[in-house]
Amino acid sequence: MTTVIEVDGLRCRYGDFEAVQGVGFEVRRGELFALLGTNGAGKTTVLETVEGHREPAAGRVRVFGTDPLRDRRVRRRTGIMLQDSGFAGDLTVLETAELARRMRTGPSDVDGILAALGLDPRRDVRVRQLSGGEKRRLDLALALLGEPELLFLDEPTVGMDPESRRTTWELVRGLLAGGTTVLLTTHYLEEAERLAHRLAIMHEGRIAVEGRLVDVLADHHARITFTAPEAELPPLIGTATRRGLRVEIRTPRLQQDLHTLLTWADGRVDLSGLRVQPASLEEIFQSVREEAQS
Ligand SMILES: Nc1ncnc2c1ncn2[C@@H]1O[C@H](COP(=O)(O)OP(=O)(O)OP(=O)(O)O)[C@@H](O)[C@H]1O
Repeated sequence: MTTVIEVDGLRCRYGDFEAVQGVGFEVRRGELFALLGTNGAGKTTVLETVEGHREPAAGRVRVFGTDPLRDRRVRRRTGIMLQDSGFAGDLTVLETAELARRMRTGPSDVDGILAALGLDPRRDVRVRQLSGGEKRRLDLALALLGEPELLFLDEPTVGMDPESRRTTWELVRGLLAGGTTVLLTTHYLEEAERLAHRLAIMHEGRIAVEGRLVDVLADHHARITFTAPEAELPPLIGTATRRGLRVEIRTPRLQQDLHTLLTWADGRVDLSGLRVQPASLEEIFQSVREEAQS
């Protein structure tokens, strides 16, 4: 599979402060890579460097096999969804899209893109009159002009209502199926869970967790909690801790331990308030934060 983005040993500085401290990852064609992390972790700095807007202090960045900072051809193959398109607010949606289209070299189906993002009924509305979510959809529409092979999405669904968010996710899935490569940053972990093939979680300039979404989830422990009177638990693969009547089991083998537990409890113990939580990005994210603090 073709590698579209290669980042190796990346370091970035703001004066004396090293904001990115040796980051490396690869993104292959047709893949969505989610760059997640705590506030100030360095995601935007990495993104801007991969976009070719920032010179690394050290390390190597290649996009389509070349240096995005020096090779302007990379820009033609790339769509960047900015936090704010920067166009004049008194232009209409259609005028803004037409203006942006003229700046792109690739083919652009303005009507199709506006329709796909539900902006068709708003095409004659001035940009400054759009809601926050509609502005975000316009930012995405502009990034899609020219049919880029690589798309940078920085917090794409901030301010969108749940319906628009789902529509946006569907659209991104369609792009991925068509071979577009996406580098996404988001604070919505659900967004990453739904879209990402692979991901990295950054904390304080470094990558704490990286891999395929399925592997990252599988590597982390699920949680079983319940309330039960004092009784010896059956032998489990996971680790059980008890606080009074409340028992928590963290396990890498959820199905097996749940089966053991239910068989053991059957007819003997009432496992009241039984809750089963498979590993989620939310939990993994939390554990990255806790490990860093401990
Ligand atoms: N222009 C700048 N000058 C000095 N420090 C900066 C500058 N821009 C960012 N930083 C610092 O670099 C670190 C990384 O910032 P960055 O914006 O890349 O993080 P982020 O992961 O995108 O954060 P967030 O999730 O909060 O947007 C932070 O500590 C930030 O304060």
